Amino acid sequence: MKARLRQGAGDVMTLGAFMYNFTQNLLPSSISRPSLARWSSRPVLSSWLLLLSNTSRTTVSVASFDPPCPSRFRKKTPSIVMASSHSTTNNEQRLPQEFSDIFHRVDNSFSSDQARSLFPQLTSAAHKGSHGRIAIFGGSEKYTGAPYYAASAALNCGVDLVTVFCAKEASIPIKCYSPELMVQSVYSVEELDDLVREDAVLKARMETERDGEQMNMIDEERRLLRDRQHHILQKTILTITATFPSLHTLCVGPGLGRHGLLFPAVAAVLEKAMESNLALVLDADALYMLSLEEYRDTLKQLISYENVVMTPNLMESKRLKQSLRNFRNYEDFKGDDPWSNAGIVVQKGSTDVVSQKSITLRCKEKGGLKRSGGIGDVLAGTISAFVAWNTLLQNGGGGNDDVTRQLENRIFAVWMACCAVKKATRNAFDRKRRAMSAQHVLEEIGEVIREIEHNLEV
Ligand SMILES: NC(=O)C1=CN([C@@H]2O[C@H](COP(=O)(O)OP(=O)(O)OC[C@H]3O[C@@H](n4cnc5c(N)ncnc54)[C@H](O)[C@@H]3O)[C@@H](O)[C@H]2O)[C@@H](O)CC1
Ligand SMILES: Nc1ncnc2c1ncn2[C@@H]1O[C@H](COP(=O)(O)OP(=O)(O)OP(=O)(O)O)[C@@H](O)[C@H]1O
Repeated sequence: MKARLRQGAGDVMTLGAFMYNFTQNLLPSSISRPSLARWSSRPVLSSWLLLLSNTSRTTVSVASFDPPCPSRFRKKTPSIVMASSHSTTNNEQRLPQEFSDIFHRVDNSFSSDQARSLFPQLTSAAHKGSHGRIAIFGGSEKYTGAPYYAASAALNCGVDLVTVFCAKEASIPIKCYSPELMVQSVYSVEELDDLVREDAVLKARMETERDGEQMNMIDEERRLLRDRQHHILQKTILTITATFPSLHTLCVGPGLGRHGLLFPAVAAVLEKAMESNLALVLDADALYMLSLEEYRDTLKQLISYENVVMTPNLMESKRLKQSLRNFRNYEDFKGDDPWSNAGIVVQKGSTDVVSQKSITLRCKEKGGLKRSGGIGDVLAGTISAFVAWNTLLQNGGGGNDDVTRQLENRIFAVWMACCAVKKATRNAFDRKRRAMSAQHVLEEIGEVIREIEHNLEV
Protein backbone atom coordinates (compact mmCIF):
# COMPACT_ATOMS: atom_id res chain seq x y z
CA MET A 1 0.00 0.00 0.00
CA LYS A 2 2.83 2.31 0.90
CA ALA A 3 4.38 1.83 -2.49
CA ARG A 4 1.14 2.86 -4.05
CA LEU A 5 1.18 6.32 -2.54
CA ARG A 6 2.55 9.11 -4.71
CA GLN A 7 5.57 10.97 -3.46
CA GLY A 8 4.59 13.58 -0.92
CA ALA A 9 1.06 12.29 -0.62
CA GLY A 10 1.67 10.96 2.87
CA ASP A 11 2.65 14.43 4.06
CA VAL A 12 -0.48 16.12 3.03
CA MET A 13 -3.24 13.56 3.07
CA THR A 14 -5.43 13.49 6.07
CA LEU A 15 -5.94 10.13 7.70
CA GLY A 16 -9.60 10.37 6.76
CA ALA A 17 -8.78 10.96 3.13
CA PHE A 18 -6.35 8.08 3.19
CA MET A 19 -8.94 5.78 4.72
CA TYR A 20 -11.45 6.93 2.13
CA ASN A 21 -9.14 5.89 -0.65
CA PHE A 22 -8.22 2.70 1.09
CA THR A 23 -11.79 1.62 1.62
CA GLN A 24 -12.86 2.65 -1.86
CA ASN A 25 -9.77 0.95 -3.31
CA LEU A 26 -9.37 4.00 -5.48
CA LEU A 27 -5.72 4.80 -4.97
CA PRO A 28 -3.58 4.31 -8.00
CA SER A 29 -2.13 0.77 -7.85
CA SER A 30 1.13 1.68 -8.34
CA ILE A 31 0.96 10.64 -44.32
CA SER A 32 -1.95 10.48 -50.60
CA ARG A 33 -0.14 13.35 -51.96
CA PRO A 34 3.32 13.45 -50.60
CA SER A 35 5.82 15.86 -52.02
CA LEU A 36 8.65 13.45 -52.89
CA ALA A 37 11.26 16.09 -52.20
CA ARG A 38 10.06 16.07 -48.65
CA TRP A 39 10.15 12.32 -48.12
CA SER A 40 13.72 12.59 -46.98
CA SER A 41 12.51 13.60 -43.57
CA ARG A 42 10.04 10.79 -43.14
CA PRO A 43 12.41 7.97 -42.37
CA VAL A 44 13.05 9.74 -39.09
CA LEU A 45 9.47 9.33 -38.05
CA SER A 46 8.94 5.94 -39.48
CA SER A 47 12.07 4.64 -37.82
CA TRP A 48 11.16 6.37 -34.63
CA LEU A 49 7.89 4.55 -34.68
CA LEU A 50 9.65 1.29 -35.41
CA LEU A 51 12.03 1.84 -32.54
CA LEU A 52 9.13 2.78 -30.36
CA SER A 53 7.15 -0.24 -31.40
CA ASN A 54 9.89 -2.51 -30.18
CA THR A 55 9.58 -4.74 -33.20
CA SER A 56 11.93 -7.65 -33.49
CA ARG A 57 13.23 -6.12 -36.74
CA THR A 58 16.52 -4.37 -36.30
CA THR A 59 17.28 -3.83 -39.98
CA VAL A 60 14.89 -1.71 -41.99
CA SER A 61 15.23 -0.73 -45.60
CA VAL A 62 14.22 2.88 -46.05
CA ALA A 63 13.83 4.42 -49.50
CA SER A 64 15.33 7.87 -49.78
CA PHE A 65 14.51 10.47 -52.40
CA ASP A 66 16.01 13.73 -53.55
CA PRO A 67 17.35 15.25 -51.33
CA PRO A 68 18.80 12.15 -49.66
CA CYS A 69 18.22 11.14 -46.08
CA PRO A 70 19.91 13.52 -43.68
CA SER A 71 23.24 12.19 -42.44
CA ARG A 72 22.27 13.37 -38.99
CA PHE A 73 19.52 10.83 -38.99
CA ARG A 74 21.75 7.97 -40.13
CA LYS A 75 24.08 8.76 -37.29
CA LYS A 76 21.34 8.74 -34.75
CA THR A 77 19.72 5.50 -35.67
CA PRO A 78 22.51 3.02 -36.13
CA SER A 79 20.15 0.10 -35.89
CA ILE A 80 18.48 1.23 -39.11
CA VAL A 81 20.26 0.57 -42.40
CA MET A 82 19.52 3.26 -44.98
CA ALA A 83 19.08 1.91 -48.50
CA SER A 84 19.14 4.71 -51.06
CA SER A 85 16.97 4.68 -54.15
CA HIS A 86 16.56 7.60 -56.52
CA SER A 87 13.25 9.29 -56.76
CA THR A 88 11.14 8.98 -59.85
CA THR A 89 7.71 10.35 -60.44
CA ASN A 90 4.92 8.51 -58.68
CA ASN A 91 7.09 6.50 -56.40
CA GLU A 92 4.39 5.99 -53.88
CA GLN A 93 3.88 2.32 -54.68
CA ARG A 94 7.63 1.82 -54.18
CA LEU A 95 7.50 3.20 -50.68
CA PRO A 96 8.02 0.69 -47.95
CA GLN A 97 4.80 -0.48 -46.39
CA GLU A 98 5.62 1.35 -43.18
CA PHE A 99 5.44 4.74 -44.90
CA SER A 100 2.14 4.29 -46.65
CA ASP A 101 0.63 2.74 -43.55
CA ILE A 102 1.74 5.40 -41.15
CA PHE A 103 1.36 8.45 -43.34
CA HIS A 104 -1.76 7.62 -45.26
CA ARG A 105 -3.14 10.60 -47.22
CA VAL A 106 -1.03 13.30 -45.67
CA ASP A 107 -0.58 16.64 -47.36
CA ASN A 108 2.08 17.93 -45.02
CA SER A 109 5.39 16.34 -44.27
CA PHE A 110 7.33 16.69 -41.09
CA SER A 111 11.05 16.92 -40.61
CA SER A 112 12.95 15.66 -37.60
CA ASP A 113 13.39 19.31 -36.57
CA GLN A 114 9.65 19.73 -36.68
CA ALA A 115 9.24 16.58 -34.61
CA ARG A 116 11.60 18.05 -32.00
CA SER A 117 9.71 21.34 -32.12
CA LEU A 118 6.66 19.59 -30.66
CA PHE A 119 8.42 19.56 -27.29
CA PRO A 120 9.11 22.68 -25.23
CA GLN A 121 12.78 22.80 -24.28
CA LEU A 122 13.85 21.91 -20.78
CA THR A 123 15.96 24.89 -19.74
CA SER A 124 16.96 26.51 -16.46
CA ALA A 125 15.00 29.61 -17.55
CA ALA A 126 11.74 27.70 -17.36
CA HIS A 127 9.23 28.66 -14.72
CA LYS A 128 6.22 26.93 -13.28
CA GLY A 129 3.69 26.83 -16.04
CA SER A 130 6.05 27.35 -18.96
CA HIS A 131 5.64 23.70 -19.90
CA GLY A 132 1.89 23.97 -20.02
CA ARG A 133 -1.19 24.87 -18.02
CA ILE A 134 -4.21 22.70 -18.64
CA ALA A 135 -7.71 22.38 -17.24
CA ILE A 136 -9.99 19.37 -17.36
CA PHE A 137 -13.71 20.03 -17.04
CA GLY A 138 -15.16 16.69 -15.98
CA GLY A 139 -15.77 14.46 -12.99
CA SER A 140 -19.18 13.88 -11.53
CA GLU A 141 -20.77 11.98 -8.68
CA LYS A 142 -20.37 8.65 -10.54
CA TYR A 143 -17.14 9.21 -12.47
CA THR A 144 -14.18 10.40 -10.46
CA GLY A 145 -11.50 8.24 -12.12
CA ALA A 146 -11.84 9.67 -15.64
CA PRO A 147 -10.72 13.27 -14.88
CA TYR A 148 -7.96 11.92 -12.63
CA TYR A 149 -6.61 9.72 -15.47
CA ALA A 150 -6.78 12.59 -17.99
CA ALA A 151 -5.19 15.12 -15.64
CA SER A 152 -2.47 12.73 -14.44
CA ALA A 153 -1.63 11.69 -18.00
CA ALA A 154 -0.99 15.37 -18.84
CA LEU A 155 1.21 15.73 -15.76
CA ASN A 156 3.11 12.53 -16.57
CA CYS A 157 3.76 13.83 -20.12
CA GLY A 158 5.42 16.87 -18.54
CA VAL A 159 2.77 19.56 -18.26
CA ASP A 160 3.40 21.78 -15.20
CA LEU A 161 -0.05 22.63 -13.91
CA VAL A 162 -3.37 20.85 -14.25
CA THR A 163 -6.66 22.00 -12.77
CA VAL A 164 -9.73 19.80 -12.61
CA PHE A 165 -13.11 21.55 -12.63
CA CYS A 166 -15.68 19.08 -11.38
CA ALA A 167 -18.81 18.46 -9.34
CA LYS A 168 -18.57 19.12 -5.61
CA GLU A 169 -19.34 15.43 -5.06
CA ALA A 170 -16.22 14.42 -7.06
CA SER A 171 -13.74 16.95 -5.76
CA ILE A 172 -12.62 15.32 -2.51
CA PRO A 173 -12.10 11.85 -4.02
CA ILE A 174 -10.06 13.38 -6.89
CA LYS A 175 -7.96 15.47 -4.48
CA CYS A 176 -7.26 12.29 -2.55
CA TYR A 177 -6.01 10.43 -5.62
CA SER A 178 -3.29 12.98 -6.24
CA PRO A 179 -1.82 15.92 -4.35
CA GLU A 180 -0.42 17.25 -7.63
CA LEU A 181 -3.80 18.11 -9.05
CA MET A 182 -5.58 21.37 -8.38
CA VAL A 183 -9.21 20.47 -7.97
CA GLN A 184 -12.02 22.99 -7.94
CA SER A 185 -15.66 22.22 -7.42
CA VAL A 186 -17.75 24.30 -9.83
CA TYR A 187 -21.25 22.99 -9.20
CA SER A 188 -23.10 20.52 -7.01
CA VAL A 189 -25.09 17.58 -8.40
CA GLU A 190 -27.26 17.72 -5.29
CA GLU A 191 -28.09 21.37 -5.96
CA LEU A 192 -28.95 20.63 -9.61
CA ASP A 193 -31.08 17.64 -8.56
CA ASP A 194 -32.98 19.87 -6.10
CA LEU A 195 -33.78 22.28 -8.92
CA VAL A 196 -35.09 19.46 -11.10
CA ARG A 197 -37.19 18.06 -8.26
CA GLU A 198 -38.67 21.43 -7.28
CA ASP A 199 -39.53 22.22 -10.89
CA ALA A 200 -41.25 18.84 -11.32
CA VAL A 201 -43.38 19.52 -8.21
CA LEU A 202 -44.37 22.98 -9.47
CA LYS A 203 -45.15 21.59 -12.93
CA ALA A 204 -47.41 18.90 -11.45
CA ARG A 205 -49.19 21.51 -9.31
CA MET A 206 -49.70 23.72 -12.36
CA GLU A 207 -51.30 20.86 -14.29
CA THR A 208 -53.94 20.24 -11.61
CA GLU A 209 -54.46 23.86 -10.50
CA ARG A 210 -57.64 25.59 -11.74
CA ASP A 211 -57.51 28.78 -9.65
CA GLY A 212 -56.07 31.66 -11.70
CA GLU A 213 -54.43 33.42 -8.75
CA GLN A 214 -52.77 30.19 -7.59
CA MET A 215 -51.58 29.57 -11.14
CA ASN A 216 -49.94 33.00 -11.21
CA MET A 217 -48.18 32.22 -7.93
CA ILE A 218 -46.86 28.91 -9.29
CA ASP A 219 -45.69 30.75 -12.42
CA GLU A 220 -43.82 33.21 -10.23
CA GLU A 221 -42.25 30.37 -8.20
CA ARG A 222 -41.05 28.71 -11.41
CA ARG A 223 -39.58 32.02 -12.60
CA LEU A 224 -37.66 32.36 -9.32
CA LEU A 225 -36.48 28.76 -9.70
CA ARG A 226 -35.18 29.52 -13.23
CA ASP A 227 -33.39 32.61 -11.82
CA ARG A 228 -31.75 30.41 -9.17
CA GLN A 229 -30.71 27.91 -11.85
CA HIS A 230 -29.31 30.74 -14.01
CA HIS A 231 -27.34 32.09 -11.05
CA ILE A 232 -25.87 28.65 -10.21
CA LEU A 233 -24.84 27.96 -13.81
CA GLN A 234 -23.43 31.46 -14.29
CA LYS A 235 -21.17 30.83 -11.32
CA THR A 236 -19.95 27.60 -12.93
CA ILE A 237 -19.33 29.34 -16.27
CA LEU A 238 -17.56 32.34 -14.71
CA THR A 239 -15.31 30.22 -12.48
CA ILE A 240 -14.07 28.22 -15.47
CA THR A 241 -13.86 31.03 -18.04
CA ALA A 242 -11.93 33.26 -15.61
CA THR A 243 -8.97 30.86 -15.97
CA PHE A 244 -8.94 30.96 -19.80
CA PRO A 245 -6.23 33.64 -20.15
CA SER A 246 -3.77 31.40 -18.27
CA LEU A 247 -4.66 28.12 -20.02
CA HIS A 248 -2.99 26.44 -22.99
CA THR A 249 -5.67 23.76 -23.37
CA LEU A 250 -9.09 23.00 -21.96
CA CYS A 251 -10.18 19.38 -22.06
CA VAL A 252 -13.92 18.87 -21.59
CA GLY A 253 -15.75 15.60 -21.00
CA PRO A 254 -13.87 12.92 -19.02
CA GLY A 255 -16.35 11.75 -16.38
CA LEU A 256 -18.49 14.84 -16.91
CA GLY A 257 -21.71 12.86 -16.60
CA ARG A 258 -24.95 13.66 -18.39
CA HIS A 259 -26.87 15.99 -16.09
CA GLY A 260 -29.34 17.86 -18.28
CA LEU A 261 -29.10 21.03 -16.20
CA LEU A 262 -25.31 21.15 -16.45
CA PHE A 263 -25.19 20.86 -20.25
CA PRO A 264 -26.21 24.51 -20.94
CA ALA A 265 -23.25 25.59 -18.77
CA VAL A 266 -20.93 23.20 -20.65
CA ALA A 267 -22.16 24.62 -23.98
CA ALA A 268 -21.61 28.17 -22.71
CA VAL A 269 -18.06 27.28 -21.58
CA LEU A 270 -17.32 25.82 -25.04
CA GLU A 271 -18.68 28.92 -26.76
CA LYS A 272 -16.60 31.23 -24.55
CA ALA A 273 -13.52 29.06 -25.20
CA MET A 274 -14.04 29.48 -28.96
CA GLU A 275 -14.42 33.25 -28.51
CA SER A 276 -11.07 33.21 -26.65
CA ASN A 277 -9.48 30.96 -29.32
CA LEU A 278 -8.56 28.51 -26.56
CA ALA A 279 -7.41 25.05 -27.65
CA LEU A 280 -10.10 22.48 -26.85
CA VAL A 281 -9.94 18.71 -26.45
CA LEU A 282 -13.42 17.17 -26.36
CA ASP A 283 -14.03 13.63 -25.14
CA ALA A 284 -16.64 11.34 -23.61
CA ASP A 285 -19.77 13.08 -22.30
CA ALA A 286 -18.94 16.39 -24.00
CA LEU A 287 -19.27 14.44 -27.28
CA TYR A 288 -22.49 12.87 -26.06
CA MET A 289 -23.86 16.34 -25.30
CA LEU A 290 -22.89 17.61 -28.77
CA SER A 291 -24.83 14.77 -30.38
CA LEU A 292 -28.05 16.08 -28.79
CA GLU A 293 -30.33 18.23 -30.93
CA GLU A 294 -30.43 21.05 -28.35
CA TYR A 295 -26.70 21.59 -28.85
CA ARG A 296 -26.57 21.57 -32.64
CA ASP A 297 -25.65 25.29 -32.68
CA THR A 298 -22.65 24.60 -30.45
CA LEU A 299 -21.68 21.62 -32.63
CA LYS A 300 -22.08 23.80 -35.72
CA GLN A 301 -19.65 26.36 -34.26
CA LEU A 302 -17.19 23.64 -33.21
CA ILE A 303 -17.24 22.09 -36.69
CA SER A 304 -15.83 25.31 -38.13
CA TYR A 305 -13.41 25.91 -35.22
CA GLU A 306 -9.76 25.08 -36.03
CA ASN A 307 -8.58 24.89 -32.46
CA VAL A 308 -10.42 21.74 -31.36
CA VAL A 309 -9.57 18.04 -31.11
CA MET A 310 -12.45 15.59 -30.72
CA THR A 311 -11.64 12.08 -29.53
CA PRO A 312 -14.72 9.89 -30.07
CA ASN A 313 -14.84 6.16 -29.34
CA LEU A 314 -16.89 4.00 -31.70
CA MET A 315 -20.18 4.78 -29.97
CA GLU A 316 -19.54 8.51 -29.69
CA SER A 317 -18.50 8.60 -33.32
CA LYS A 318 -21.72 6.87 -34.43
CA ARG A 319 -23.83 9.27 -32.39
CA LEU A 320 -22.02 12.37 -33.66
CA LYS A 321 -22.05 11.22 -37.28
CA GLN A 322 -25.76 10.52 -37.03
CA SER A 323 -26.35 14.00 -35.61
CA LEU A 324 -24.27 15.54 -38.37
CA ARG A 325 -26.26 13.59 -40.98
CA ASN A 326 -29.48 14.78 -39.39
CA PHE A 327 -28.19 18.30 -39.80
CA ARG A 328 -27.65 17.73 -43.54
CA ASN A 329 -30.39 20.18 -44.35
CA TYR A 330 -28.90 22.58 -41.88
CA GLU A 331 -27.21 25.29 -43.95
CA ASP A 332 -23.56 24.66 -43.02
CA PHE A 333 -23.64 20.87 -42.82
CA LYS A 334 -23.30 20.12 -46.51
CA GLY A 335 -20.98 17.60 -48.12
CA ASP A 336 -20.68 13.84 -47.84
CA ASP A 337 -18.08 13.50 -45.12
CA PRO A 338 -19.51 14.43 -41.75
CA TRP A 339 -15.98 14.69 -40.38
CA SER A 340 -14.73 17.24 -42.94
CA ASN A 341 -14.46 19.85 -40.26
CA ALA A 342 -11.87 22.50 -39.43
CA GLY A 343 -10.57 20.86 -36.24
CA ILE A 344 -8.96 17.48 -35.65
CA VAL A 345 -10.90 14.26 -35.07
CA VAL A 346 -9.30 11.20 -33.48
CA GLN A 347 -11.34 8.12 -34.20
CA LYS A 348 -10.10 5.66 -31.59
CA GLY A 349 -9.78 1.98 -32.40
CA SER A 350 -7.23 -0.76 -33.09
CA THR A 351 -5.75 1.92 -35.39
CA ASP A 352 -6.36 5.49 -34.25
CA VAL A 353 -7.36 7.56 -37.27
CA VAL A 354 -6.38 11.22 -36.85
CA SER A 355 -7.98 13.48 -39.44
CA GLN A 356 -8.35 17.14 -40.25
CA LYS A 357 -10.05 18.22 -43.48
CA SER A 358 -8.37 16.18 -46.24
CA ILE A 359 -5.44 15.06 -44.07
CA THR A 360 -5.52 11.65 -42.42
CA LEU A 361 -2.81 10.13 -40.24
CA ARG A 362 -3.11 6.58 -38.99
CA CYS A 363 -1.48 5.56 -35.75
CA LYS A 364 -0.63 1.92 -36.37
CA GLU A 365 1.39 1.52 -33.22
CA LYS A 366 0.34 -1.73 -31.57
CA GLY A 367 -1.40 -1.39 -28.21
CA GLY A 368 -1.89 -3.93 -25.45
CA LEU A 369 -4.63 -6.55 -25.52
CA LYS A 370 -6.57 -5.30 -22.51
CA ARG A 371 -9.39 -2.73 -23.01
CA SER A 372 -9.92 -1.45 -19.47
CA GLY A 373 -11.96 1.70 -18.80
CA GLY A 374 -9.94 4.89 -18.43
CA ILE A 375 -7.43 4.43 -21.28
CA GLY A 376 -9.52 6.80 -23.38
CA ASP A 377 -9.17 9.35 -20.57
CA VAL A 378 -5.39 8.81 -20.48
CA LEU A 379 -5.40 9.51 -24.23
CA ALA A 380 -7.49 12.69 -23.79
CA GLY A 381 -4.98 13.95 -21.19
CA THR A 382 -1.96 13.03 -23.33
CA ILE A 383 -3.45 14.78 -26.39
CA SER A 384 -4.19 17.80 -24.17
CA ALA A 385 -0.51 17.93 -23.16
CA PHE A 386 0.74 17.82 -26.78
CA VAL A 387 -1.85 20.40 -27.85
CA ALA A 388 -0.88 22.64 -24.91
CA TRP A 389 2.78 22.46 -26.00
CA ASN A 390 1.75 23.26 -29.55
CA THR A 391 -0.17 26.27 -28.27
CA LEU A 392 2.56 27.62 -26.02
CA LEU A 393 5.24 27.14 -28.70
CA GLN A 394 2.96 28.91 -31.16
CA ASN A 395 2.51 31.80 -28.74
CA GLY A 396 6.25 32.02 -28.15
CA GLY A 397 7.22 31.72 -31.82
CA GLY A 398 8.23 34.59 -34.06
CA GLY A 399 6.31 35.60 -37.14
CA ASN A 400 3.37 34.28 -39.08
CA ASP A 401 5.35 31.46 -40.66
CA ASP A 402 5.93 29.99 -37.23
CA VAL A 403 2.24 30.23 -36.42
CA THR A 404 1.33 28.49 -39.67
CA ARG A 405 3.92 25.79 -39.06
CA GLN A 406 2.72 25.22 -35.51
CA LEU A 407 -0.83 24.82 -36.74
CA GLU A 408 0.41 22.33 -39.34
CA ASN A 409 2.28 20.55 -36.58
CA ARG A 410 -0.80 20.20 -34.44
CA ILE A 411 -2.21 17.17 -36.24
CA PHE A 412 1.23 15.59 -36.06
CA ALA A 413 1.38 16.32 -32.32
CA VAL A 414 -2.00 14.64 -31.83
CA TRP A 415 -0.87 11.61 -33.86
CA MET A 416 2.26 11.38 -31.72
CA ALA A 417 0.14 11.46 -28.56
CA CYS A 418 -1.94 8.56 -29.93
CA CYS A 419 1.23 6.53 -30.68
CA ALA A 420 2.62 7.30 -27.22
CA VAL A 421 -0.53 6.02 -25.49
CA LYS A 422 -0.61 2.88 -27.64
CA LYS A 423 3.00 2.18 -26.73
CA ALA A 424 2.34 2.87 -23.04
CA THR A 425 -0.61 0.51 -23.21
CA ARG A 426 1.54 -2.23 -24.68
CA ASN A 427 4.26 -1.74 -22.06
CA ALA A 428 1.65 -1.86 -19.31
CA PHE A 429 0.07 -4.96 -20.82
CA ASP A 430 3.44 -6.73 -21.07
CA ARG A 431 3.92 -6.02 -17.40
CA LYS A 432 0.46 -6.77 -15.99
CA ARG A 433 -1.37 -8.84 -18.62
CA ARG A 434 -5.04 -9.31 -17.59
CA ALA A 435 -4.56 -7.23 -14.44
CA MET A 436 -3.65 -4.18 -16.53
CA SER A 437 -5.67 -1.05 -15.76
CA ALA A 438 -5.57 2.59 -16.84
CA GLN A 439 -3.36 3.34 -13.83
CA HIS A 440 -0.66 1.03 -15.20
CA VAL A 441 -0.83 2.84 -18.57
CA LEU A 442 -0.47 6.13 -16.70
CA GLU A 443 2.69 4.83 -15.06
CA GLU A 444 4.25 4.09 -18.48
CA ILE A 445 3.52 7.44 -20.16
CA GLY A 446 6.50 9.35 -18.73
CA GLU A 447 8.96 6.66 -19.84
CA VAL A 448 7.48 6.51 -23.34
CA ILE A 449 7.80 10.31 -23.71
CA ARG A 450 11.39 10.06 -22.48
CA GLU A 451 12.05 7.36 -25.08
CA ILE A 452 10.57 9.50 -27.88
CA GLU A 453 12.70 12.47 -26.85
CA HIS A 454 15.78 10.28 -26.60
CA ASN A 455 15.24 8.97 -30.15
CA LEU A 456 14.69 12.48 -31.46
CA GLU A 457 17.55 13.89 -29.36
CA VAL A 458 15.31 16.68 -28.10
N1 LIG B 1 -13.12 5.35 -13.89
C1 LIG B 1 -13.92 6.25 -14.45
O1 LIG B 1 -14.35 7.22 -13.83
C2 LIG B 1 -14.28 6.08 -15.87
C3 LIG B 1 -15.26 6.89 -16.37
N2 LIG B 1 -15.63 6.86 -17.65
C4 LIG B 1 -16.65 7.84 -18.03
O2 LIG B 1 -17.86 7.17 -18.23
C5 LIG B 1 -18.71 8.03 -18.96
C6 LIG B 1 -19.44 7.24 -20.02
O3 LIG B 1 -18.50 6.76 -20.98
P1 LIG B 1 -18.82 5.51 -21.91
O4 LIG B 1 -17.69 5.38 -22.87
O5 LIG B 1 -19.18 4.34 -21.10
O6 LIG B 1 -20.18 6.00 -22.59
P2 LIG B 1 -20.93 5.64 -23.94
O7 LIG B 1 -22.34 5.93 -23.80
O8 LIG B 1 -20.22 6.27 -25.10
O9 LIG B 1 -20.87 4.06 -24.00
C7 LIG B 1 -19.91 3.44 -24.63
C8 LIG B 1 -20.49 2.07 -24.88
O10 LIG B 1 -20.06 1.69 -26.16
C9 LIG B 1 -19.29 0.54 -26.05
N3 LIG B 1 -18.14 0.66 -26.93
C10 LIG B 1 -17.18 1.61 -26.91
N4 LIG B 1 -16.27 1.38 -27.85
C11 LIG B 1 -16.68 0.25 -28.48
C12 LIG B 1 -16.15 -0.52 -29.54
N5 LIG B 1 -15.01 -0.18 -30.15
N6 LIG B 1 -16.84 -1.63 -29.92
C13 LIG B 1 -17.98 -1.98 -29.31
N7 LIG B 1 -18.53 -1.28 -28.29
C14 LIG B 1 -17.88 -0.20 -27.89
C15 LIG B 1 -18.83 0.45 -24.60
O11 LIG B 1 -18.60 -0.86 -24.23
C16 LIG B 1 -19.99 1.08 -23.87
O12 LIG B 1 -20.97 0.14 -23.61
C17 LIG B 1 -17.81 9.15 -19.52
O13 LIG B 1 -17.95 10.30 -18.73
C18 LIG B 1 -16.43 8.59 -19.32
O14 LIG B 1 -15.45 9.61 -19.19
C19 LIG B 1 -14.95 6.03 -18.64
O15 LIG B 1 -13.96 6.88 -19.21
C20 LIG B 1 -14.32 4.81 -18.01
C21 LIG B 1 -13.56 5.09 -16.74
N1 LIG C 1 -9.75 -2.61 -30.81
C1 LIG C 1 -8.73 -1.95 -30.27
N2 LIG C 1 -7.47 -2.45 -30.33
C2 LIG C 1 -6.43 -1.79 -29.78
N3 LIG C 1 -6.55 -0.61 -29.15
C3 LIG C 1 -7.78 -0.06 -29.06
C4 LIG C 1 -8.93 -0.69 -29.62
N4 LIG C 1 -10.01 0.09 -29.37
C5 LIG C 1 -9.55 1.16 -28.71
N5 LIG C 1 -8.22 1.09 -28.51
C6 LIG C 1 -7.34 2.05 -27.81
O1 LIG C 1 -7.83 2.18 -26.48
C7 LIG C 1 -7.74 3.53 -26.07
C8 LIG C 1 -9.12 4.00 -25.62
O2 LIG C 1 -10.02 3.87 -26.70
P1 LIG C 1 -11.56 3.49 -26.46
O3 LIG C 1 -12.20 3.30 -27.78
O4 LIG C 1 -11.64 2.39 -25.47
O5 LIG C 1 -12.04 4.85 -25.81
P2 LIG C 1 -13.11 5.15 -24.67
O6 LIG C 1 -14.26 4.22 -24.77
O7 LIG C 1 -13.41 6.59 -24.76
O8 LIG C 1 -12.27 4.83 -23.41
P3 LIG C 1 -12.59 5.19 -21.88
O9 LIG C 1 -13.81 4.44 -21.52
O10 LIG C 1 -11.38 4.71 -21.21
O11 LIG C 1 -12.73 6.66 -21.79
C9 LIG C 1 -7.19 4.33 -27.25
O12 LIG C 1 -5.80 4.51 -27.03
C10 LIG C 1 -7.41 3.42 -28.44
O13 LIG C 1 -6.38 3.58 -29.40
